[in-house]
Amino acid sequence: METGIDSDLDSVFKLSGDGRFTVTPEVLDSYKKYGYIIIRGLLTAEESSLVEEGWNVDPYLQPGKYPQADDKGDLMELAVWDDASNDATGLVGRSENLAGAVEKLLGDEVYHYHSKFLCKPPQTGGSFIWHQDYGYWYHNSLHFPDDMCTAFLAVDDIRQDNGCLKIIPGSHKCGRIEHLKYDDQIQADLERVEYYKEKLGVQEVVLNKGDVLIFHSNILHRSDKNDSDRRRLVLAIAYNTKRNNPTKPHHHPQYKEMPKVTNDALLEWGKNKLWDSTKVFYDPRISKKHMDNIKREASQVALPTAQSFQCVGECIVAIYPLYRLQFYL
Ligand SMILES: O=C(O)CCC(=O)C(=O)O
Ligand SMILES: [Fe+2]
Repeated sequence: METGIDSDLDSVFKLSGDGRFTVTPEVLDSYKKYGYIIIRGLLTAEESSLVEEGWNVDPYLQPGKYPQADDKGDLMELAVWDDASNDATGLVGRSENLAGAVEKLLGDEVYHYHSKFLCKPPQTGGSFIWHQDYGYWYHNSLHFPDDMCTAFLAVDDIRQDNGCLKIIPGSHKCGRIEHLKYDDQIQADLERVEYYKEKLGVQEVVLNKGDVLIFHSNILHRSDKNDSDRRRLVLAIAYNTKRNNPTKPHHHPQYKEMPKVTNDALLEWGKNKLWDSTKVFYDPRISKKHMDNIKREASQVALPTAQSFQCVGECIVAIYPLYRLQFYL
């Protein structure tokens, strides 16, 4: 193909001449067959740089960053938040090109389940073990894996040596695979993974800055450590459909309308760069406790409304700075 980097990828598409992305029957068939699509050049270099500023300079995001070690102790840096914001990181996920495409692929109105930045610093950025995102989301009272996907947006060029994603195309057709504990890590049943690797093959998803991979929640994936001198930064936006609203509240949001914006909204925003202060970040070390509380409450009382759930979110934000102090000092 013209970029010269996707020789063994099957499901690669690009924008049309007018800068729009259309989910044609061919795109939809490809997503259903392989469980993923790649859109090359979803964002221009200028637009990608605005998203990158979300990681580098958004003042509200900086305190939301937390480290995560893999099994060898190699560290990644993450930030995870709930609502699709009114700034660079949110506008890309709400754009007609991306959110509009996801709606067509999933076949219903979609909302923002959560977003995260995944930064693998040079040399130190750690690995991810084989998993399906739905392997975890299943436990969040979500019932229809076909209604969920992740848009994995390359904010840096991503190659094999800086920890590109590896996927097993077609593995979304295997259903939810049991996730088991191996040496303190929860990962997809490795005996099955070996079989699927043999049967379906593994593809390395090499992306240029501004490309996006959209993959089904049951696609098996992993990634290696960053062995290069270049950072690997990704914005991963998780979507869920309105009709698949979780049946119990948990540490990610229930359905909430996600207004779409035109594709030029990101560049428009770039003229003033007003960062959105309303994003609710969390640290999994808190969320686990939070999740336990929510579960306990949910078993005793009726489902809280979206509004009361938001209150819980605000409490977390309130205690968050204290918690970090305790952790890092
Ligand atoms: O960033 C990566 O390489 C994988 C991240 C991932 O799979 C996840 O966060 O669920
Ligand atoms: Fe994942």
